[in-house]
Amino acid sequence: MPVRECVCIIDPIHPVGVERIATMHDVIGPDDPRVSETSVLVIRTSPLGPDIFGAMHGLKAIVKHGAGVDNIAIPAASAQGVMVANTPGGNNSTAVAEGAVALMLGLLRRTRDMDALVREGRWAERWGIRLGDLTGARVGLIGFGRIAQRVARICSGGFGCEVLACDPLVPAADMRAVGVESADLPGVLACDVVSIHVPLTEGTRNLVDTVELAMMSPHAILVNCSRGGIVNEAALAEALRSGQIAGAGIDVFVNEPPEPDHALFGLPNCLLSPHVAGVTEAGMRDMALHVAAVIDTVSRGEVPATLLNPEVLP
Ligand SMILES: O=C(O)C(=O)COP(=O)(O)O
Repeated sequence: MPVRECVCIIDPIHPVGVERIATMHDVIGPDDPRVSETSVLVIRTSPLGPDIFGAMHGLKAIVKHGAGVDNIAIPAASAQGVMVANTPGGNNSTAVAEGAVALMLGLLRRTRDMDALVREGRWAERWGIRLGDLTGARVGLIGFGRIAQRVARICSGGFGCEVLACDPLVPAADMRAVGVESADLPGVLACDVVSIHVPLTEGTRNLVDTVELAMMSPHAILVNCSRGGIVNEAALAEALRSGQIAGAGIDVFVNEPPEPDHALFGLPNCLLSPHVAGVTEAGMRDMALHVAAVIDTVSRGEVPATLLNPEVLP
């Protein structure tokens, strides 16, 4: 028999998911006086530290809307017997992959600059411009999970790109089977377009730093729709300033929102977005409905398929 859960939704999710959850459960916000009764917590990218468990004694599960769980103190959750599950599949990965390709195209086509030429009456300047091509470019993927695989399909199928990827967790044969060449990190960094698709862990923090940026070509662009901490932002700003690389498309930052005097803000060869790669209509609906499905699983006393801390199981 499913149990009626008290579901606290910390960050806003698509109404379709809220409605679905509310058919079975009590839905509250973080400021609700019943917050101590929370049995399931829904979170997006807000930080969730260990102090939460003191305030929520009956907590059974934390459901992450999206894939990355670097904002959640998972060891502390496990110590309290609290399950942590995410919603990585479906249209979340599709939306993030599209977001990465949008930044690639936005940089290569200099979308922001071209818009300014029209609005500012600088039409004649167009003759002096050569925009870049994604068609035929070599695309290097750091990480080869669901999102990177989708980027690979779009780039190879749609743009005829040669795609290379590095991921210690994916055998070269699996990459070859989908037409992607397995490479090491320097091999990927030598591509024309480099896109990052790994989770933020202690092993990936500052994975792309001064040394790695120096392995990129002056005509190359870097796209990051994964997590801010994977790229050293000061090193990236310097690489963009010095012409070590041609451009960067950045959706994620070490601190979100980034501080108002952030080193990347003054750089024209940098295209920025506010952690919205996954925030499309389909992506948001899908993640919200997946959140609702995970909550139903928990309420039936079952184990969610996307459980991330199986050590909590009896
Ligand atoms: O999928 C991820 O890891 C995300 O970053 C999703 O974040 P969001 O739920 O869109 O705030």
